[in-house]
Amino acid sequence: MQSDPLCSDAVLQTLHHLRTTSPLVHCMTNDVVQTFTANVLLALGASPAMVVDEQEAAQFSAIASALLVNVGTLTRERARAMRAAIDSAREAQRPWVLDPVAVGGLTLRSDFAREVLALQPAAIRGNGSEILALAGGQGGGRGVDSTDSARVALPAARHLARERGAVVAVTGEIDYITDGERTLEVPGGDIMLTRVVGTGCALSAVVAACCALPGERLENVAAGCRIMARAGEMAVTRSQGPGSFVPQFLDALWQLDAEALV
Ligand SMILES: Nc1ncnc2c1ncn2[C@@H]1O[C@H](COP(=O)(O)OP(=O)(O)O)[C@@H](O)[C@H]1O
Ligand SMILES: Cc1ncsc1CCOP(=O)(O)O
Ligand SMILES: [Mg+2]
Repeated sequence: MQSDPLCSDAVLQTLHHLRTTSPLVHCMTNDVVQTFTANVLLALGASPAMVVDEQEAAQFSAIASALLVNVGTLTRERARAMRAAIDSAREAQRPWVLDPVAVGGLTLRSDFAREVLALQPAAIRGNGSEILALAGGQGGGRGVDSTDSARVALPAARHLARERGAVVAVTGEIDYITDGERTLEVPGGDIMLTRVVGTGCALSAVVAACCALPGERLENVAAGCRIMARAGEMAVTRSQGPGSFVPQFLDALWQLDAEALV
């Protein structure tokens, strides 16, 4: 299956747009990754806001630049608030992004994620097992972690993208970003990105920010993936393990420039 490399000019342009337009990202995300997600967005120049009450979420998603819906610690009450936020974002023509954390075996989140798929997400970002399961296939997964490579899940990602009119980013050792017709390939990153919690969730928030930027959505989302991967590569050379990786990762996002990205 044909996939193309992403050009570094596109990455630099996306980074520039993140820093200059500072998209306001309404994050409805899980309990584990709230602060890390906010800090990743801030380090890239975007503005996070976590608004969770049903009524407030509907108000806020209409004025935010983009909405993130992450089902990592879904409850019935949160599902109601997320539905209200999605409806309101769509009415206001704001893009929204789905992160189907651990979709597959667990009923509430799997049913919810499949239900909201009908509500035209601008993008979906998940690991291989999550994308396979969301597309109706045999995504095993081990809790929030993938047991399937992104490459194996690429046909499912392309199917999902075509069926839903969304950009789908399936991540892993190599990230693949597809609109169902074209697929961009983002190699790099580091295994350490999987040894601290929340890098996938934070990437989904970055994808939401990228969906609010001018330019092509496919390139913008792929650039968001490359930005995270490159920061991971930089951070691992400056750290001794997971504990020191996290602050180095945030610093690397902040410091990314043309020299680091070309
Ligand atoms: N084996 C790997 N080597 C390098 N980077 C990886 C690897 N696995 C995941 N990543 C990176 O880690 C980040 C989180 O992706 P992933 O682990 O797929 O999501 P999740 O945390 O939702 O399971 C992405 O930037 C991805 O490119
Ligand atoms: C550990 C955990 N449990 C529920 S959500 C969550 C965070 C998952 O983060 P990520 O998908 O970025 O690895
Ligand atoms: Mg995840």
